[in-house]
Amino acid sequence: MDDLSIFPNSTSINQNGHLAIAGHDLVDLANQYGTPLYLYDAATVRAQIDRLHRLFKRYYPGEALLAYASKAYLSFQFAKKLAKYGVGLDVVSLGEIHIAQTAGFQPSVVHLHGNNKSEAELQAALDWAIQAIVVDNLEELELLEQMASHSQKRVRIWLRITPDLSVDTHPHIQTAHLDSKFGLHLENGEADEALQRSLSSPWLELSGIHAHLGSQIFDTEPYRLAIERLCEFAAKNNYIPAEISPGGGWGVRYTPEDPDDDPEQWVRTVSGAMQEAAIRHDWPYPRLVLEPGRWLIARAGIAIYRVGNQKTTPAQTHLVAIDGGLADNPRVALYQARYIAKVVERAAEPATQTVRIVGKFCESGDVLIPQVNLPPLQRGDHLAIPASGAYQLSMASNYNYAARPTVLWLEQGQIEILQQREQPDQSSWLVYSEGKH
Ligand SMILES: Cc1ncc(COP(=O)(O)O)c(C=O)c1O
Ligand SMILES: N[C@@H](CCCC[NH3+])C(=O)O
Repeated sequence: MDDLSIFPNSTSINQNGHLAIAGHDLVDLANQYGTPLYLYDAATVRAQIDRLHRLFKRYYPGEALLAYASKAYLSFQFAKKLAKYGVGLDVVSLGEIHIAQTAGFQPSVVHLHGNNKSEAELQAALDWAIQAIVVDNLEELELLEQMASHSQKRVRIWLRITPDLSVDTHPHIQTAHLDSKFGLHLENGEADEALQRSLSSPWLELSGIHAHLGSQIFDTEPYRLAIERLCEFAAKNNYIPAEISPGGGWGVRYTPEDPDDDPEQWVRTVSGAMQEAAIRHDWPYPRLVLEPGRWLIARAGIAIYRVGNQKTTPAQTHLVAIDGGLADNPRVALYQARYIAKVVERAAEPATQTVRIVGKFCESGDVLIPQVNLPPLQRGDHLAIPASGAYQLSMASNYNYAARPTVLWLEQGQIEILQQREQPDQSSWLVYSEGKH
């Protein structure tokens, strides 16, 4: 598999041998905007959305909604674009609700998740009358019912059901197992209790049921099983769901060796399982809601770093230090995530040297790529890391007082700033500023 296949769609190598995206030379962008620098290719974002919309049309005869899991990456400018592309939004905090509201999303396509939503978050969702508040546990059901009654407003909810199955992914990003902190478990009867209580409450309108299995999943079988269990559970309780959501979680290739990430198998399986269940139980087709985060956005994003110091350790490892790392991308330390790199200035040059790419932060665990083959590098060269669009910026920190990086949106002939690099300010914290509204 060609390395460039995991880069954004509009990646090319220009006449200077430099990497370019949407026709923009990445050496020029790095020099102009500084590094670390994150870039999103507009064409890839649109193509990913379009691909899922077309797959829905092809495989699901009922209504379907694509709701982007905004935790993967969100900023005001980015949300404004998504709102125009006709996707819904899965939000999990007051901050994400606020961005959804101000960026132009209709409340009818926004749903709120979270295993411990605050009263303020529930109230904001109630007041805005969103598509659904996804009730995560029995205590929350009771709290929300009280709040709805107090506000004299009926509230639309889904129940988050934990189907008690394990999926093949990193343990930190599994969510549907018996010991999960998320959701109402099928195994111990709390899902049944929540469903019966929802149906009998004058303040709760149960419009759907949901499960989310985990993230970076390449196997369709758990999705088929989850839909089957959700539907059996509903039917057993004489409940006909108007909406069903098997969550997000479809995986992404971070290296050319990773499994095929074509979402066709995912959408085909989920749609097929849903149709079978609807026919078996004699239901109208529920509205199918998928919540991809990573798949929609990871490959559209690239991180660019500048090469600094190099050394060879007594253990004979050649280290190349870059000007970012753990603070803007904690995924390697958290999940042993694997990445590849390309030298921006010499993208087509053969890789003749095996090196370890390390970050600049005060942790030995700040290793971006433990082992990678690259052309010889010198101070001032730039590295491009593909598949950097999801869960990097959104999990970035200010560790060692690092400023979160500039983020650009690239169209052919046009550059927009999604987020400006943070600046230290006199109040001894960093000012977070987004691109101009
Ligand atoms: C409820 C829910 N939906 C959707 C997602 C998105 O997952 P992914 O980015 O793997 O598609 C998550 C995160 O795992 C989630 O918790
Ligand atoms: N942050 C994780 C994904 C978590 C998904 C959110 N529930 C990652 O980068 O892989």
